[in-house]
Amino acid sequence: MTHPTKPTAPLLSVRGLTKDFQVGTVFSRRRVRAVNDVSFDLPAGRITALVGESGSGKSTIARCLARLEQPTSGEVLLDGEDVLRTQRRRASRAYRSKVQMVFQDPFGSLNPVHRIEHFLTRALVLHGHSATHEALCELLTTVGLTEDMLQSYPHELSGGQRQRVAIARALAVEPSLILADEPTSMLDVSVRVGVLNLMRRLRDERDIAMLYITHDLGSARYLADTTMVMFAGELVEGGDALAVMDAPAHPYTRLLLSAVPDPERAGSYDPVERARLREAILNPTSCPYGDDGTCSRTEPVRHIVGEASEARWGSPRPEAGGGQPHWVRCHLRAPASDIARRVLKATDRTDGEATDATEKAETTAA
Ligand SMILES: Nc1ncnc2c1ncn2[C@@H]1O[C@H](COP(=O)(O)OP(=O)(O)OP(=O)(O)O)[C@@H](O)[C@H]1O
Repeated sequence: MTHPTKPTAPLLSVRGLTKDFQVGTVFSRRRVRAVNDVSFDLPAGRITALVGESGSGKSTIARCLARLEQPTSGEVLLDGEDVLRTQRRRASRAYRSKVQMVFQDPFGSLNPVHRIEHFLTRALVLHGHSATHEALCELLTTVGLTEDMLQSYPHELSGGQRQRVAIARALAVEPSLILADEPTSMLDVSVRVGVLNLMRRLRDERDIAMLYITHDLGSARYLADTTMVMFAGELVEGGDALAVMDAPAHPYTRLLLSAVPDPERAGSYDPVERARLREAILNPTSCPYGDDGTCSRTEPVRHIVGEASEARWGSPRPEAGGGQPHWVRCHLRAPASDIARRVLKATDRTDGEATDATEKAETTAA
């Protein structure tokens, strides 16, 4: 595996993370591999997007890092310490005060019987900070809410405001890393950008690192410094967010991007090209990367396809250091799990329906 050439010091490193779930009854031996041998670094003060379709394993990674799930194997290194080994049963308070999670559903994550003041006070006190009125107000102001909301119940706030409260609660412990699992997917489009801008501001002003999990490629392009693409429990591509989105190197990334409507190119949705990409993913016959344009099935697993670029928001924040090089998993590595076939079959059906609809529309127009 090739590592970035110009890295910022990783705040958190993941090595060979694998997670199997038992499925069926308690006596069942059937297991599903949700995450398979995933490795990446999360640099301090940068936003890393983890994109992929539903079921690709994104939330499982976040839950493993938040220590809500116990990984089957692998290492999670925070400041160089493998916390899965040193804190086997549960995460220490020190770990939880550095790594916080914000969930997709802002309503579900706030107990409806408590006022906003309660959530913020509890987070401050649990992590050894004093919950003065000033501290509570500062938290609310940081996330763009007002002091009077301290006395509100969650149901009295909008979805966007509730998500800001969830972020304020995470901020109360002064974390170095926020794991944000689809934090805007349940919000109206009109308030999404406000939450994304808040995340960007927290990175810029407080140097907080974020793992931003989403299936919305547009928001990943808008927000992230670095993007990683996940397919069927494995990472297939990563690097500078703009490079990955503008020059995707893996057929799966291309397949994902080809489903994003492009208003500048009418008819850009091309089921034939998508079928070709699916075939290239499941039954690869060649890989265009490697030293001489060919490569073997063994090593390296990752090919570098682009130079490390300067951090996207680097000019006002030179201390953030350089970006990561753009890498792609060798095309000859077919995905390991059956989930891959299931996911691609689903996109196959969608393409069939899209083609039928287009043909119908064309016939009607004629
Ligand atoms: N507790 C569990 N028990 C059994 N299987 C699980 C469990 N949690 C997740 N899985 C399986 O693991 C795989 C990955 O799920 P995960 O929720 O991580 O995907 P995801 O990419 O986050 O999807 P989504 O965007 O829909 O949340 C799926 O096949 C899912 O069915």
